[in-house]
Amino acid sequence: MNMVLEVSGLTKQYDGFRAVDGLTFSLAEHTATALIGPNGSGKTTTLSMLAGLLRQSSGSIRFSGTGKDPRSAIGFLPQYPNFFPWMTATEYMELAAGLSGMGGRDVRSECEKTLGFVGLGDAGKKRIGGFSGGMKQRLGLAQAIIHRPALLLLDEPVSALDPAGRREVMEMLKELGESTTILYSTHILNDAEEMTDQLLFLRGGKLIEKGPLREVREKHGGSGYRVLFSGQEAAERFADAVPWAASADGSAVMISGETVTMEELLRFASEHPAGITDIGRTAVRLEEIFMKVVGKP
Ligand SMILES: Nc1ncnc2c1ncn2[C@@H]1O[C@H](COP(=O)(O)OP(=O)(O)OP(=O)(O)O)[C@@H](O)[C@H]1O
Repeated sequence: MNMVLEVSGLTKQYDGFRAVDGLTFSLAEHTATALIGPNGSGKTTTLSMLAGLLRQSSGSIRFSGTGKDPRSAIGFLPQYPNFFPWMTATEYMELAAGLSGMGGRDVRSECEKTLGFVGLGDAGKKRIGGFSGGMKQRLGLAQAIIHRPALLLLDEPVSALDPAGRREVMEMLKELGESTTILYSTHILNDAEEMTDQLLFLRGGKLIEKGPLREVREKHGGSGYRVLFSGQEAAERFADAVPWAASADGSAVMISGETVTMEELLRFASEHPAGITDIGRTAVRLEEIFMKVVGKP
């Protein structure tokens, strides 16, 4: 697997305080990585160093396969992008294209195409001062991708959007992810669950957990099965009878997926069917893992 970015011992020290403390991780080509952590855990500081806006105190950042100037291969969406309210969206995009080193006759059509991609196709001639928060967020994404970067760094790309807008932008990011490597920070764990090849958990500037969602899940409770019953009594009877690790929770019984296959469970359930109304798979949610990993003192 080709690596686009390799970070080692990345640290940012302010007077007597480490905002980012010794991060080591890498990003493989065309993967999406979610940077997760509570407020103040160092997400923005990390992304700013990777984007070249902030100098690290120590540690190394190595881009590979991104051509001569790595910065021209990076697209960055800051948490709070700065816009000139008097500019139109197209003017702003042309400015962003110029700053990214793009030139030539194609720039205007690329700007229009990119505005269309982020859902601002009709807003090119409108002034940014009149844009809603969601429109600004989309424009911020558009300026980050105008030069078709190999690596896209996004600081909370969907936080200013309503649920419908969030869904749309997540779909856009998934599409971009087919040809781009993405590192994004988010507080919205459902989104991270939906689009992530790798999770990076930050707390107090330190990387306290990392890995593919499946591995992190297995480590923190894994997946299993949920059997629903018509009532609590039937659930408790079933939980007592099963030969595997199981716990009753109201009228549901949770069974660890590590000790039993679905086939074995179905066979057992067909022999003890009393009160069963549903059988399904269940996986520990990222939110629960977050509370477990990040919430620990
Ligand atoms: N210029 C600075 N000088 C001193 N401390 C700073 C500076 N910039 C950030 N910090 C501190 O570094 C820590 C990490 O901040 P950062 O903005 O990276 O966190 P974050 O995880 O992005 O938070 P949020 O989720 O609230 O955006 C915080 O405690 C913050 O107060």
